Amino acid sequence: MRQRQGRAARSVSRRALLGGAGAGLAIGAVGAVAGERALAVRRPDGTPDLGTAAVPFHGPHQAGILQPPQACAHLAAFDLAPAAGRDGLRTLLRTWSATAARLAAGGAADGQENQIALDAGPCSLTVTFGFGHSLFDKAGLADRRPEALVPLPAFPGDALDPARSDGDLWVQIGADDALVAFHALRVLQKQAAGLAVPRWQMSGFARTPGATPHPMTGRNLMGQVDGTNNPKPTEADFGAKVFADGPAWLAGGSYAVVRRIRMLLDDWEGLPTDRQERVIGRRKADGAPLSGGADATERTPVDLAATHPDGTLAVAPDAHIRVAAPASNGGAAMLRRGFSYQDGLLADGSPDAGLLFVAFQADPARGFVPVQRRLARGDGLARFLRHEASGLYAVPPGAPEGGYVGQPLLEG
Ligand SMILES: C=CC1=C(C)c2cc3[nH]c(cc4nc(cc5[nH]c(cc1n2)c(C)c5CCC(=O)O)C(CCC(=O)O)=C4C)c(C)c3C=C
Ligand SMILES: [Fe+2]
Repeated sequence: MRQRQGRAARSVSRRALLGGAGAGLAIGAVGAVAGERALAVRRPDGTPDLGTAAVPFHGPHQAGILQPPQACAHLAAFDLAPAAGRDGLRTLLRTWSATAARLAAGGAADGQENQIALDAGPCSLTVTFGFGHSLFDKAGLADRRPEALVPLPAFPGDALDPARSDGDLWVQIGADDALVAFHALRVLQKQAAGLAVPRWQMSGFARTPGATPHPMTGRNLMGQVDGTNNPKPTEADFGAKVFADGPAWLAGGSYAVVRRIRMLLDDWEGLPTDRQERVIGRRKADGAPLSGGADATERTPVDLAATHPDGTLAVAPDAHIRVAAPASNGGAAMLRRGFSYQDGLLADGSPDAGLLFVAFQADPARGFVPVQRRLARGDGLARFLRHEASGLYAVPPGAPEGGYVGQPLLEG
């Protein structure tokens, strides 16, 4: 653990306090499906030691964008308290950033420590902060609001709940342990007292590292392999698609679109597998594109022009991957990093479950907005979905050591 985490060694580690730091551990990768993955230490019996895996809070980009989605997540929005103003916002972001950095390195929280995660390491904890359109007026920063941070337009079929949408501040917490994730949420909530009030909160989950025989793209609650055709950090235009280049305080940051999308699972599961596959344009078993034939794999490039012998398109005209593809949307692209959710049953007995869709992009007008416009009109998947909540947030770049997220905005 200390070998990998210089910072953890300098801060107070919960593990170190318990005398449990990892003697006799070997270092290995826990998978690299979608970009950076924190190195995880393996125990002598070969099982991954998820607890010690750590993602540094400080860096050019905020943590929680490039890393694969963790097993447990909380998304939360806060509204600035009426009297907080710019000074209160600065205090809050400084406190939140210091806490996120300490927790991400395996340390204890200052002040509000509640021992919820006492026995655990950082478990790849990431905390990501974003700023909503409404924040800038309340903090006296309207003249510094980015032009691209305009509220999302209404899309056909939207059934949005304002109480679970928008918000001045957005926080995304992810960790490979449920107690570690909740600990971070609880501490940040307590630290907001007097400065910001909770507006909404949602919890999600993704595959636990090590659950599959080898690292694989995750599945969503419809059972589909989801995330295959995300932009890859190794691609030359990745940064241009995902990271904003201005205004100066936001350079290296991004825009996060958050949508709570309920899945009509009873209807979906009533559809035979071959029709489900037609709706997406990929095989359910392995995520291979329907344009690739029997030998195709998940990684086979999609050929939107491919036809069956009878001349019909192999990827149907209304298939999700055709309608959402950059080629169908003037190159519009985004990095999807969502989490599944389930909140029990609705009054009619159907599952309140679906996708907490999170997508990072350089500019929502060249990412989510054109794609969702097209999906809302012509996506075969749309009749199985309900968009119930929505938010758009400017996600500042990462903070350097000793700095805090948003500092260039507040002090620049
Ligand atoms: C506006 C953007 C998108 C929304 C909203 C969205 C919702 C949504 N998607 C799935 C399942 C899958 N999506 C897949 C691919 C895919 N989806 C989008 C965009 C939105 N999806 C894009 C840009 C792409 C990539 C298209 C391409 O270039 O090929 C896939 C296929 C696998 C993959 O590439 O990830 C699945 C499966 C659900 C269930 C859903 C709402 C609940
Ligand atoms: Fe999709």
